[in-house]
Amino acid sequence: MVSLISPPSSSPSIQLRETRFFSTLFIPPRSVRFLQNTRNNENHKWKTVRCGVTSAGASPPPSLMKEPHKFFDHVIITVRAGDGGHGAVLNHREKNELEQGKTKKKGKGSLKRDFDGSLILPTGGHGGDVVIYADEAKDTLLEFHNKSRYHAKRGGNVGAMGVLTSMLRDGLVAPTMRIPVPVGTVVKSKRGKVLADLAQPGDEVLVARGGQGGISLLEMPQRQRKKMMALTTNVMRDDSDKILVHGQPGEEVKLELILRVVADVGLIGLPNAGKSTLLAAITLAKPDIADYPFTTLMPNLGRLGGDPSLGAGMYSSEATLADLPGLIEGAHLGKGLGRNFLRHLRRTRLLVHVVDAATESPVNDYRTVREELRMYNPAYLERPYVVVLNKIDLPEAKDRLPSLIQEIMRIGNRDAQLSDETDTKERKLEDYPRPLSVVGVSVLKGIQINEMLKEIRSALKKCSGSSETLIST
Ligand SMILES: Nc1nc2c(ncn2[C@@H]2O[C@H](COP(=O)(O)OP(=O)(O)OP(=O)(O)O)[C@@H](O)[C@H]2O)c(=O)[nH]1
Repeated sequence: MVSLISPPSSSPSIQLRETRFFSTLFIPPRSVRFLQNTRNNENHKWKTVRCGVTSAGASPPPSLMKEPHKFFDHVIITVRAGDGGHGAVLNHREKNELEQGKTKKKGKGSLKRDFDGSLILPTGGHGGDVVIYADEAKDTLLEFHNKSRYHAKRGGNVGAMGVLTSMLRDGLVAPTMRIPVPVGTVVKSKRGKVLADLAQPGDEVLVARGGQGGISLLEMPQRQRKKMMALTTNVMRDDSDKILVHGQPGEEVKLELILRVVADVGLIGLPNAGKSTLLAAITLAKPDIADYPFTTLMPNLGRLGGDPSLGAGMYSSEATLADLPGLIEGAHLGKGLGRNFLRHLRRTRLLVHVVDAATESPVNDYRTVREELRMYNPAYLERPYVVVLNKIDLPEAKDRLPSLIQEIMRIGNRDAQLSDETDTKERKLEDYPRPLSVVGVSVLKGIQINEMLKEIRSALKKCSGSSETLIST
């Protein structure tokens, strides 16, 4: 396999063309770094990389061009609950003891009996159930690409076959298999039915039930059998009237796990706009930052500290920020990082739209992303947002900052809400709300960071009650 990390500088340059990366479920994050998008052109071009293997250049496999990242926040797993343990076929030592049931005193050595005196025979242990639960310590579904089958333990069998004694115990019940997933994971059945939306830490769902343990039978001469059947109550039969000594099989199900990030603020913008740098500048998150698009493969999360001006109440203004991978034209159709990442916006209540103010046309870039949101789900354009014009340390950005702010403020409607009667297809960007504010910064050089934070915090305050989790995506 081609090595993609720290390639030796002396090695010959090649074009990345390892199809193996992409035909398996797990796509190593670094490999995708080399897919380069030309902004105003939907074609992708391949960046030449240096690495340790000599190989001829070739274009990337067509399958990769379509939807290369579709597995990163979406995975199919198979879980199987444990089978029930087996019961046993037992002999009875003293045949008369069976009949003495009602009269014999209960003591240490006596056999277990039901209230009517009938014998209770030991059963096999219940197979382990499978539960999926939301764990704060998890933040990706990547591990499920490496391991997609989970099997809970089977229940224990009733001791050895042999003589029925009071020492015989039920088989051990198998422990429940608990599978941790990131908070915000939606669990769906194979047919697409939502089984659970694990939105809070600790939320859980039972996805497969373990099999019931088998029962035990007493073996005895034909002449006594009738009597025994009358005396034992726990004889189970299946549909074909077979007595169930064997444990029942555990359920097996195929599940779809979909991760949606739970964040207050979603950072959006074209690739390379500086979203990851912004997140690193104002939170403790350490996202990958690099000078090529699609550095961000999984949404990075960062916690924005509370507003110090609120004094003791500052913690109430803490917020989680999600750095969502760069949007490109056609993202709503699955291009670039595509729809899978757009759906992470679902739970955010504020969007921070990051624009590289040093590109040829920042306003066009801004419109491209707004347009993508509109095509994906126009409801996102109604969501409150702040525009951050980044990279004002660069002269080309600094000089035109005032005119850029004006132009962006002109795109949009003053009224926050549009009437429902307007057909969403007919609405242009101009018909949707304007940003709450537009601020120029350099997140890399730390210019105007405090002003930006002030705007974000004040916007968060304004939309504190509007958790729009109901947008369907
Ligand atoms: N000059 C300058 N460069 C910046 C600034 N902010 C970010 N950059 C650079 O822009 C490049 C892209 O930054 P990222 O933060 O990775 O961009 P991104 O929007 O997260 O990119 P994706 O992950 O592809 O969506 C990096 O080389 C950064 O160092 C800034 O304020 N000024």
